[in-house]
Amino acid sequence: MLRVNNISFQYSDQKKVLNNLSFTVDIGQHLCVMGESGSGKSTLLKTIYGLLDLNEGTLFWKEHQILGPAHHLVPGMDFFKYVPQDFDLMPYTSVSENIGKHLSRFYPQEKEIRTQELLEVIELSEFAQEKVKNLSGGQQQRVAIARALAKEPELILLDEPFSQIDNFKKNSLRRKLFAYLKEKDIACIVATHDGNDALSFADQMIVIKDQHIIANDSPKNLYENLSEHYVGALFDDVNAITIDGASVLLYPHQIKVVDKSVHQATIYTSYFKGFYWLIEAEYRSQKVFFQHSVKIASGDRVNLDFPSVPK
Ligand SMILES: Nc1ncnc2c1ncn2[C@@H]1O[C@H](COP(=O)(O)OP(=O)(O)OP(=O)(O)O)[C@@H](O)[C@H]1O
Repeated sequence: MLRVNNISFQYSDQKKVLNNLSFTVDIGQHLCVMGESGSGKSTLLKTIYGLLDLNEGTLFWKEHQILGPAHHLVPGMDFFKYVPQDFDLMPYTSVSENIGKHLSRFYPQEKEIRTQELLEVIELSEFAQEKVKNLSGGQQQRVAIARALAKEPELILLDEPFSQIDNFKKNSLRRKLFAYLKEKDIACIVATHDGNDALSFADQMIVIKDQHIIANDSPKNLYENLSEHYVGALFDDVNAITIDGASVLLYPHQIKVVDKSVHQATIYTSYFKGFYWLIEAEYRSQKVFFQHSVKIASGDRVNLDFPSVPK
C-alpha cells in the first residue's frame, strides 16, 4: 500500500503547491488525481516518485520510505515507474528497442515475448521496427507507457497519459491499458483533466484545489453527489443557478423540457452533440444549459422541470 501522510511541498521559497495532503493507494488500485491546470497534479506525482524533496510529511510504499533526491544518487524508486508529460524516448531507435530498453539482453526470448505483449497493449505491433522519431506525439506517448511497463512495476504513475492521443484510439487504449494493469495487479495513479479517465476506470479519485485535497471518494459518488461546482465541472458542464431562492448545482441532463411549469426559459442557442442537443437558454436572468432530443429555435420559450424543486 502507498501511504501519503501529511505531505507539503513548495518549489524554492514560493508559496506552497501541496499543503498537508494525505491519502492511501492499495496494491492494484487505480487512483485518479484531478484538478485544474496548475493545481499541482504533476508535482504530486513527482513527489511520490521521489523526484522532489518534501517540505513536510512522509511517503511509504509498503515498508519502504520514499525519499527525495537529497537522499539518492539516482532519484526515483525502483518498484515504481513514472511516465511524465514529456516522455523521454530514444528517437533514433525502434519502438521495440525503446520498450525493451530496461529488459535484460541475457534473456532474448523473454525480452521478445514481453515486448510483443506490450506492443499489443498499446496497439502498435505494426510499428515495432519503426524509429520513434517517425511516430506521432500520441504514438510516442504510447511507447513511453509500454516502456514503463516492461519491467512490471508495482505502481505506475501516469501524467496525462492520453493527452496527445485522438479520441478514436483513446477509448480502446484506455480499456486495454487499465484492464492490463488490473490483471497484473499493478497500482496506478493517473493525473488527468479528463473526467472520462476517472468515471469508467478509476477505483478512487482525489481532487486538488488551492493546494489541498477537497474530495476523496469513488468517481461515481463524486459524480452523483454534486456538492462542489469545481468537482462537478471536472465531469461535465454544471449549472450553478438559483431556483425560488435556493442555490442549486445541476448537470444539463438533469433539466427537462415539460409541457407545464412555472419555470420558463428563453432559448439562445442549440449545439449539436450527436445523439442530443445542448441548449443554452436564459432562465430568470441566469444562463442555463440543458439537454434536449431536438434543436429548439432561438427566441422560443420553453417550460423547464428541475429535479427536487417544487412545481
Ligand atoms: N519546476 C518548477 N519550479 C517552480 N514552480 C513550478 C515548477 N513546476 C511547477 N511549478 C508550479 O507549481 C504549480 C503546480 O504545477 P503542476 O505542474 O504540478 O500542476 P498541474 O496540476 O500538473 O498542471 P497541468 O494540469 O497544467 O499539467 C504551478 O503553479 C506551477 O507553475
